[in-house]
Formats: sequence, structure tokens, C-alpha cells
Amino acid sequence: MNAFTPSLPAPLTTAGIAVAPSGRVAALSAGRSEAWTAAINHRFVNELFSGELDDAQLSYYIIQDNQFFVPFLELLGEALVRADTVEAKLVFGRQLGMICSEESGWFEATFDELGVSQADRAHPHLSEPTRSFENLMHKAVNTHHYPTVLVLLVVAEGLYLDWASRTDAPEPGANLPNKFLGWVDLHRGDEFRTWVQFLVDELERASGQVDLEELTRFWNVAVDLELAFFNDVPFPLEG
Ligand SMILES: Cc1ncc(CN)c(N)n1
Repeated sequence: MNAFTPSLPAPLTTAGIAVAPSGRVAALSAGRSEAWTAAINHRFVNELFSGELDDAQLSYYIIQDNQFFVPFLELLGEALVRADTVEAKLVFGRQLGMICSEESGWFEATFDELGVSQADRAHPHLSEPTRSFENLMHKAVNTHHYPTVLVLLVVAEGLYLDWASRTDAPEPGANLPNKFLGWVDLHRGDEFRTWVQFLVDELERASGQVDLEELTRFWNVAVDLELAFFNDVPFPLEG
């Protein structure tokens, strides 16, 4: 990097999440900051913002993401079970309620709008990144280890908050169909930022005495899979 290259925002900071500079989350995120930056600035996100994704591309993405949804719910459920304070359990319970209503509603409305078949909603062919993500989430749930579960939640929610909070994102209420703007809106704003800050703070607190090596393995694979998930959406070759 030369003197004229602006430094890139560190993971989680695009939306103003506070990360202790010498803490565990900063250490975990440092190793995959390039992949994180590549994901939040992906062409998929650019064309979601501009509404240029065609229906086949958006359908491909949401069919796969709908398969991500159930293991993600189970991950949240495991976090609720393993959380060591009542306050944290309440936060997880509220977030479960939100995604089972608002987020699930966006999927259904968008499937209807795009004319996605019942077979593709329920039993699609799973892409390699979707299959690997499912495996990773099941593996994390089966550790029954709160900090490990939190690592996947921080990556999945923090990376989505970061891309949806880019300064070039369409404004709330912009003249853009809900199939695009609705997905952006679900991943930004004060409530979603507060949720991600909670996850980061919980991970910082709960991982204080934990060996970082295993957590780092989960962090790195999760960030790589987020990037692979976007890379998997078919785009015509640029030329
Ligand atoms: C692949 C992926 N990663 C994260 C999110 C946000 N929960 C998501 N919907 N899909």
C-alpha cells in the first residue's frame, strides 16, 4: 500500500461497530480482512444496490440463502440455550422472533414475485458454498460452545451489516423494488446495528479465557464461505 492509497475500513467498522483495538474480536478479524472487504464490495452487492441483478441471479441467490436460513435459526437457538445470562437469552429470543417474521416474510414475498417453484423453495439443488455453510453451522451447534456459536453469528451478521451500511447503498425509501431494497433494509439501521454490537460484545466477553486457535479456524472458514456464497451467483463474463 502506498501513501496515496486510502486505508480500508477494518471488518465491522463500516457501520460504526465498536471493536476493542487489542481485544479478541480484533484479533479474530485481522486474519481475513481482505476476504471480508472483497465480500462487502462484491459485484453482487453493487448490483443489488443498483437493481441491475436480473431475476435469474436474484432467484439463484435467494434459493440458496433460504437453505442457509434454517441452520442459521438453529445456530441462534443454540446461542439462546448456551448464553450464560438471562439478558442475553432475551436478546436471542427477540432476534429469533424478528427473523421468523420479517425476514421469512421477505423471502416468501420475493419468491412469489420471482415465480420460484415450491420445489426450489423446499428442496433445491444445494451449491457447494451452501452445503459447506450448513456443515459449518451444524459443526458449531454441535460444539455446544457459546463463543464458537458467537463467532459464526458475528461473521454472518456483521459482514451483512457492513455491506448494507456502505455509503453508496440506496437510501431507505429509495425508488427500488422491494426484492432489492428489502434485503438491504433487513441488514442495516439502528436495530440491526445494536444487534451486531451485542454479538460483538458477547463474543469479546465470552471468549476472554478461550484459546483463540479453534475460534480463528471457524472465523476464517465462515468469512471465506461468505465470499464464496457471493462468488457462486452466476454473472456473465466481463469483457
Ligand atoms: C450467506 C449469508 N450470510 C449471512 C446472512 C445474514 N444473516 C445471510 N442471510 N446469508
